[in-house]
Amino acid sequence: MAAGKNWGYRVNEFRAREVDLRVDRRRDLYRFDENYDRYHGFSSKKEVFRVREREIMEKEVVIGDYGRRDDKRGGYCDREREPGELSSGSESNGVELRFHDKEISSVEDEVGLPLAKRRKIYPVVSVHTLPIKLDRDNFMLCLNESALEESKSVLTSSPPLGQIEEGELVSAPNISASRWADEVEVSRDEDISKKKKSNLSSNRETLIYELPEFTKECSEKARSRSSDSNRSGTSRAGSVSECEYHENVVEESGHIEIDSGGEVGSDGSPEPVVLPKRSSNMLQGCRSVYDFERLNKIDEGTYGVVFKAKDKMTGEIVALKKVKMAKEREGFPLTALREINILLSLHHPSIVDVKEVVMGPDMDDIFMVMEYMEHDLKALMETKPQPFSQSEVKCLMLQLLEGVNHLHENWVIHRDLKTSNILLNNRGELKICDFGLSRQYGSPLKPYTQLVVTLWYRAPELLLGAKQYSTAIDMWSLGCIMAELLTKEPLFNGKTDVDQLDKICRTLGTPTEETWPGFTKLPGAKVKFVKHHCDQLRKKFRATSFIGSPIISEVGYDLLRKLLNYDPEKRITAKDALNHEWFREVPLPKSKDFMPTFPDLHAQARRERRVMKSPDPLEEQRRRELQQGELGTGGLFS
Ligand SMILES: Nc1ncnc2c1ncn2[C@@H]1O[C@H](COP(=O)(O)OP(=O)(O)OP(=O)(O)O)[C@@H](O)[C@H]1O
Repeated sequence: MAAGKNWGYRVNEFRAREVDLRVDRRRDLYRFDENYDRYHGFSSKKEVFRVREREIMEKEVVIGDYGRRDDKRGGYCDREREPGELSSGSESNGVELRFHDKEISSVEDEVGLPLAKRRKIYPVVSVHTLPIKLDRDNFMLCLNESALEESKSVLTSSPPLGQIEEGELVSAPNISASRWADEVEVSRDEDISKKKKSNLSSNRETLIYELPEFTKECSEKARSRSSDSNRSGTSRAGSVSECEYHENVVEESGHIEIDSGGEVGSDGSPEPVVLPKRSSNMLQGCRSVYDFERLNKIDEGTYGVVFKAKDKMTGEIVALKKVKMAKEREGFPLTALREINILLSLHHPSIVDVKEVVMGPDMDDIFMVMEYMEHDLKALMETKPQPFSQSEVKCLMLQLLEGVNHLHENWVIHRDLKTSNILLNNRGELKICDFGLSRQYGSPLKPYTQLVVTLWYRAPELLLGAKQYSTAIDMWSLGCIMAELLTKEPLFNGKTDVDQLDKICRTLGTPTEETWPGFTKLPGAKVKFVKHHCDQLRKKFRATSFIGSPIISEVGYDLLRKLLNYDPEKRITAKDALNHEWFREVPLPKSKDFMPTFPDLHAQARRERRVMKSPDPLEEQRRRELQQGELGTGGLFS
């Protein structure tokens, strides 16, 4: 099937209902001009919003049958659409970030289970200017034609990679469904899922959401639908029983069972999987950014502005990252989609928690709500008079390695690890943020862009134009970060790609075929390098120092050298690094509880405070990447 125009949904792919975050609802909601007269007299815009929202909600619970649009706002195309299938984008412009709610047919599907009982809930972020669809197998979003190439790679996350037909949904392991499952939750729900398993076909699996509040919403909708059906005189049994079913499930278990389709367990039976609890918030609909009180701007990065804010409902302090849309001619930014997808799917103490996505007044005002962290390591090191001690560095490195290990075990490469993307709170907890460049990878490796990782932390294989790279690029960045934590100075602070390579070679010696087999075949290696034979790294970190230079033991130096191994094949993995002797050697890693605390300097944006601004040639390069697609330009030296 041709990509782009007709998305190749599989038969039965979206046969049930989904939950949408509907931004076009908001568009409707914010049409002030048309509605001005009606709402004249309200004391504030907010009040108008509330009334309009209620009206629209009421309108939306009346949802039409498959293949037909329920009301005049949208208009499905003529062909029969599978339930849950998203618009190809021809009907309207702008972003549609939706939890949409369609009826469940009362017909039975191929496994003989009434569809009304085959609950499928998944958040959808769709863009009308881009054909976009949800791969519910993967809890992932796919983009338009150009992005399709990328989404194939993004989605084909586990080896072996199969052939992907254009327009076909890629059958890849579910981020949330396989390696990402929370085992405790799974075992807790084992009984329930066993009961349900018997009803499901072998190629289906069961997802379980913890979702009590949704049930309330659902039963309200059920009531609303049932009154609607009374009005229309037609039975909407499906939708009502759908909600009743939920209530039953929740009564039984406190959980809602969701059929996601896709992976099967090793024994051929469906695997029960738990999505992170925060996903449940998504199902309640998208909150407004006005539910938060803006405190101050923290930083403005390449892709978004980050604010400190207070949740008016709970009083919780959060970070709101505004997704930058302005430069996106094609719709919802790919980087933001990746970041939202990956962060919502990952759950680890060393990875920043995205709680929900909220909307601003305009369609392109989208914010990620994250747990608030008082510091990033870059800003902290710039205000701190002394470098971190060895035991503090060990504490930080252990947490960092645990986070990176979790990413790599789940087939995600971060691709932009640097001190400003590592957050620290006053409880000594470290968290990795900024997943805008991260991606899922597969094996065998496919050609990816080299235009990743901020220059100072960029691995030599990227600098030399390698088109295939792996998790080892993150490990190189960790080597640079470890050195920086010990010295408070960036290890290789090049100004250009060539300068960066030169700085690396001067410190580590120029690589050779012996130290890095295959190095001479890389596109960038055709350039003549000055030969530096001597490894100067040790001199920067003395074993014993009377002259104030940072101290690192032989064992610590061994870890650093292994992280900075030229050969990506031999570079140490996160898992091995976690088991490195350095963490067992005295001084032992400091406990998080004993990590020093620092004043929160957020009154002034972090970036403004920064003394050493890392040159970010990537901003320009990233823009080029977005325009040119994933294959990039073929190397730095081409
Ligand atoms: N959850 C958070 N809590 C507190 N501060 C945060 C949080 N997330 C991000 N920040 C701050 O905002 C800065 C920029 O965030 P982030 O790196 O996610 O944005 P970006 O636009 O992708 O930036 P970059 O230009 O570095 O790629 C971070 O360096 C950090 O100082």
